[in-house]
Amino acid sequence: MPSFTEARNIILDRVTPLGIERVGILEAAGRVLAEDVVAPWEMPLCDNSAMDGFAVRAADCATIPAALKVTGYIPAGGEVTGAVESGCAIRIMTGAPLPPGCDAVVPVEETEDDGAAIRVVAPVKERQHIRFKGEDVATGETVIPAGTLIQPPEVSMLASFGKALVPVFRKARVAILSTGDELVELGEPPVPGKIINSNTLSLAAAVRQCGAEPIVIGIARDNRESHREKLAEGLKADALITSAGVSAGDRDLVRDVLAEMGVEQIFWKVDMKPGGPTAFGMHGAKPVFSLPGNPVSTMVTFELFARPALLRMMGHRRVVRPFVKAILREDAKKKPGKVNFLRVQVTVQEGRFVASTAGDQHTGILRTMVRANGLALLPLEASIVHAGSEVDLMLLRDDVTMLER
Ligand SMILES: Nc1nc2c(c(=O)[nH]1)N[C@H]1C(S)=C(S)[C@@H](COP(=O)(O)OP(=O)(O)OC[C@H]3O[C@@H](n4cnc5c(N)ncnc54)[C@H](O)[C@@H]3O)O[C@H]1N2
Ligand code: MOO
Repeated sequence: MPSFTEARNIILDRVTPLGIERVGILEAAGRVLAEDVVAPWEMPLCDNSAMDGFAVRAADCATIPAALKVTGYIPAGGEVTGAVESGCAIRIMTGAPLPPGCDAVVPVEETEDDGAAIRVVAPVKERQHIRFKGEDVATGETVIPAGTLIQPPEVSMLASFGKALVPVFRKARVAILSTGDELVELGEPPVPGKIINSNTLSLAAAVRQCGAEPIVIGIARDNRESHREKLAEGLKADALITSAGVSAGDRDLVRDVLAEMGVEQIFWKVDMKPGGPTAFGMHGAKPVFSLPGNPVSTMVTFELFARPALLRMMGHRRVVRPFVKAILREDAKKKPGKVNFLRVQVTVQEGRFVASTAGDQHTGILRTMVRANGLALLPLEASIVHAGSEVDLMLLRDDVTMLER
């Protein structure tokens, strides 16, 4: 039986990025760039002013204060009409092209202005406050390498080079199928013995949260016919995630019917709790995740196994959440022989993560999952991890390190 890291590596070794598509620049934000972006021109395109002030010749300002005659004005977006002659200055705004003859810009705060003339009152160094042609980016330089996650700075760079359409890795289309005769859909009243199909929705939310596109297949009932029909539909997507029907019950048909449909089972059961009965298979190049049905186990196994794979399929390089060190606040007991993921509430205290149990750790307890924002790893052979011990912690929510105000 693989450990959870072995299981995750087995999965990651089998999935590869999907194809490439070109999308509008805003649509590209949050996606992964699929080709290097090379600068088609240099940036900036010409020498320009970094300050609102005056274009001068530094040599004219060797003695301070220096009186200079103002002979012109160049606003941002304006054109250069003449050169800076000796003993003169041209009023210039930030971003405006530099006139010939000028080798420094004096900020307006370092001058006294009496209309037609100015007095420069602070020392001037040659080249000061000038943004030089090509100093940021040279023509032909790779400004964003393939594999970069596109965020606002990349959007700015792409826009600066006129890239309205951006090559990105395709979004994974992820089929989600729940199984079980006990399920009713949201909107139908649950009666004793029935439960609302929440796994489809939590999985769809999780799929969407990692940037992929959920395709809801619905519910396969506990018979082979229904499984065949729904699984066939699910296998058309880039990846298939099923929930429930993978443990030892006499109606746990998922693995069996998947095998019948040509899905090669790569592993079944992982040395961990929750999520022990997880199965993983491949249908050609498509990954098939068969997650256990307990809503907590479904979410934890999505997080540990499906999310990294979907991220890799969408071209991400950073696909695995890291473990950080945390101090456990209370004793945590477990059965030796399995790694346990304890659902914890994480706080940051004096710069350190502190993990406190989020409540009853039975896998049927959904409330504990709702309260948790991290998973603390309790090692295989431990039967108790004492309060005050250091544990490996995986943060599950991006707002863990944000402060309330
Ligand atoms: N004899 C054994 N029994 C069980 C084992 C085992 O190893 N031997 N493993 C237990 C563990 S651990 C888990 S986890 C569950 C997983 O079982 P399945 O994946 O086969 O899931 P089900 O039994 O069908 O359902 C489990 C639980 O989850 C609820 N559920 C199912 N689907 C949904 C859904 N779409 N939305 C909300 N809740 C759902 C279902 O009603 C059950 O309560 O098996 C243990 N048993
Ligand atoms: O996946 Mo089962 O919940 O280990 O509890």
